Amino acid sequence: MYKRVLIKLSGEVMCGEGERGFDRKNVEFLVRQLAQVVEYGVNVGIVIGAGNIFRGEELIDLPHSLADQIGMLGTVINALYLKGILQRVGMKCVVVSQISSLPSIRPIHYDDINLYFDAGYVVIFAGGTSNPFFTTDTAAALRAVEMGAELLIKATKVDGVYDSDPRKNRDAKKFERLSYRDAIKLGLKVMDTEAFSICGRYKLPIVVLNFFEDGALLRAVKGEPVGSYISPE
Ligand SMILES: Nc1ncnc2c1ncn2[C@@H]1O[C@H](COP(=O)(O)OP(=O)(O)OP(=O)(O)O)[C@@H](O)[C@H]1O
Ligand SMILES: O=c1ccn([C@@H]2O[C@H](COP(=O)(O)O)[C@@H](O)[C@H]2O)c(=O)[nH]1
Repeated sequence: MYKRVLIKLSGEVMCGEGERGFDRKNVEFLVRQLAQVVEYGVNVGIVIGAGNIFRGEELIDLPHSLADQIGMLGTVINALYLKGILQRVGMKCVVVSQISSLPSIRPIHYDDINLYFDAGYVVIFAGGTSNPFFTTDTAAALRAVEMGAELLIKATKVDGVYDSDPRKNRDAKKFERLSYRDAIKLGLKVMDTEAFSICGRYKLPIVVLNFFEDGALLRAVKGEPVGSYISPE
């Protein structure tokens, strides 16, 4: 069992397939998956994307830097929403960010993050890296290293890493295990090269799994085989 993990959630885990916003059933499922992990006393950090609200690249009429700032604000909306629903079911949760000083958001401070974990809080990192021109995959790698996570879990819509996008190529072959070097060399688009590179440099393994598979998240935290494992070697 890992003791400290960073879970990167696609914003789309909050909405229905092909939808936007928040879907009640999906949100309830999300809470159950996170509760299963938190019950074991694991330190859980979360970075959530904003695919259910806006991705910068979708706002083609705006300058890239502006569109990305709107995207980052989307991650703040998701973080606050997630905090609200976790607290509603009695889970302790804090949102930290460098881009917002809203009353329910705390600044990112390394010493405090350890205190939050010691007190049993789930820590949601909102606002990505705080910089345009990045994505929440890179933010997840960065925050995982900052919080001393032993594992980064990318919880997404596909059940692992394939040799090409499985949503576009039915014959795509799944890797049970691969290295960062392979992921970068093969140009696999499941995560940003920047994220692979940060995790590789700091020897942080990644598991890519299908969030919508009940129990998959817990299996990854227990170190059981699930999805694809990207090793630093
Ligand atoms: N080689 C590959 N193996 C697996 N998935 C791939 C691959 N290449 C592309 N993908 C696609 O990458 C997607 C996951 O990344 P994507 O950035 O779209 O979502 P996310 O990061 O989970 O969401 P969000 O943008 O909300 O954070 C999968 O849905 C899959 O279709
Ligand atoms: O560090 C970051 C993180 C994110 N963004 C912008 O936010 C959206 C949403 O994130 P996703 O990872 O795509 O879900 C992203 O498309 C960027 O526009 C950013 O600028 N910097």
